[in-house]
Amino acid sequence: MTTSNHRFSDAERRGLYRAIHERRDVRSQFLPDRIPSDVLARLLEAAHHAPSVGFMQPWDFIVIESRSVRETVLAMFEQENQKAAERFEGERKEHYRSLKLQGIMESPLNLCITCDRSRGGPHVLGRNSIVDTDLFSTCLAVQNLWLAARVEGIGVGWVSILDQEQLSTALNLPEHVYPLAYLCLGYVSDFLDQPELEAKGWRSRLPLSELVHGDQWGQAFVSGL
Ligand SMILES: Cc1cc2c(cc1C)N(C[C@H](O)[C@H](O)[C@H](O)COP(=O)(O)O)c1[nH]c(=O)[nH]c(=O)c1N2
Repeated sequence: MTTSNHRFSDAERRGLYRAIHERRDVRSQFLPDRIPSDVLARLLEAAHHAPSVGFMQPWDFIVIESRSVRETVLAMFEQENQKAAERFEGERKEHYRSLKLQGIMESPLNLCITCDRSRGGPHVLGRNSIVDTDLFSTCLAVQNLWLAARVEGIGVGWVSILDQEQLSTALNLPEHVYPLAYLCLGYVSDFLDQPELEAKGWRSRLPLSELVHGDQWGQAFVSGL
């Protein structure tokens, strides 16, 4: 086995944190420009280098350009979004209705990242006790792609206001394949400085200090944060 202990330069380190802090969920700022295939390949490579339980690599990437498939998914979104709005009352309901929560048609490319729950056979190392670790692994692939897209100037929007079974049918997925993330991708005019839901007063970022908890020994460390 070979190893490497190359350190990251200060600029590289800053670049990584910048990508993390400036990544955004994008719904509105998409430009129509096509994503070149070599750029898309880099994004998919980044996703494919995510960690996965037992090195299962349960993901597949369904690249969707077809307008008719996207129209079908948009119609499914509209239906689910109506139902979602009904869960709120009064002003909150109106506020919810005013939010734009997808960019399915405006983005030039849609991508469904799926999780093949049968990959690697019935016994995957690390997955015996917590079966959903294949889904967790696939989420990490999504995040890798999301960060890589940010440094390429490409916005990504995750659309989860969809019925999973309808989505599987629209994409002809077999039973054992779960449509984990339906994503809209495209170059953008700009990235917002803060989450759109925060900018629009829906919800704010919680203070980190309220979320970090120490055990008997960790308390002193936590209070220094
Ligand atoms: C699993 C999952 C599912 C969804 C999302 C995210 C994740 C992780 N987000 C995006 C979400 O609203 C967004 O990440 C937060 O508001 C924080 O904003 P930034 O991502 O930092 O811009 C999202 N956004 C949206 O407009 N429609 C949606 O259906 C969803 N669904």
